[in-house]
Amino acid sequence: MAAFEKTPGWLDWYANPSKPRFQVPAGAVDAHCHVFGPGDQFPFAPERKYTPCDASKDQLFALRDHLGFDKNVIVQATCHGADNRAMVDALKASDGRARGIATVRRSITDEELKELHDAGVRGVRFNFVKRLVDFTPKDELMEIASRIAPLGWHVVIYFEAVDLPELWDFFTSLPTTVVVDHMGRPDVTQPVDGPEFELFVKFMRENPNVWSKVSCPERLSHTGPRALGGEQNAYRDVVPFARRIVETFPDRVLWGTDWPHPNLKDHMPDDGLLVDFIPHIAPTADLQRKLLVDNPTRLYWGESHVA
Ligand SMILES: O=C(O)c1cc(C(=O)O)oc(=O)c1
Repeated sequence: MAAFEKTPGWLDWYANPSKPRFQVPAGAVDAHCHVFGPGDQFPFAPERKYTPCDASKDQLFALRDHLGFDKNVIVQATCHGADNRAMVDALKASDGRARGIATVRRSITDEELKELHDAGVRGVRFNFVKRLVDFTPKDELMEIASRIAPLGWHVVIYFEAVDLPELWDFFTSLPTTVVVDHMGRPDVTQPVDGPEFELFVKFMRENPNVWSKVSCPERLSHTGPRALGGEQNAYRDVVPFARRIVETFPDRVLWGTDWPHPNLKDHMPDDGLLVDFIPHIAPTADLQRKLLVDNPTRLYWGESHVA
């Protein structure tokens, strides 16, 4: 029996995904994915806002191999709070083929930061999505950012598009590379050249230290179609948004599956078909290589800044 009871209505990750038709280039990195537990080994955090199914490191690595990826960037999921043990355990088991993004509090010691670095952590995540986390004061976040900057780490930010104006000054004062999760969650029912998405493009244009993950079409899509049943043109309504970011900032984009897809309410995508979404947003071999290989390798497997 599982150690935890899942949130009612929880959708488990898709078993037996199809083999992608799109063959990712050699050395490709799935730059946004998570591990959940297993809960009996790595308990979920008391402050969590959801209780997921288990999604272990072995299952993640099996998916990596099945989809044709070489490496992973494992992002600390909010259901584990600031207890990074499940993520770190996965990094240590990866033979150097996974890097991590941690969640830390200001109480973390320099020694603990060094241990995370040695395990393969290269950044921290600041989450502003209210349904996922309780509020952390900005002065605490800024203190954390200034402590991780000398390690050569970066800050991953997750927020909703409507909150960008209010968070702009904080984001632009961060002293590190800043990576935005899921394109800042645009409302794709609005025009791709409308004011909301223009603000996001301006954010990237004016701040050369800002990168974006062009991930999660399955979360952002309103009209689909879904990545199920062999669909080769999934989430068409998201394509213009992601493609605009890939073509405008080809050297500052990352892609990830977001496996095991926490909190989806509508459907669980076939991850093989999610990979087939990539050539729609990065239509040339050059863009694909930057998105999947060059950019993540530079950011996560580049020079270490720690002595
Ligand atoms: O939109 C979400 O629900 C979500 C949650 C988490 C997390 O709980 O860490 O991570 C994501 O990338 C997306």
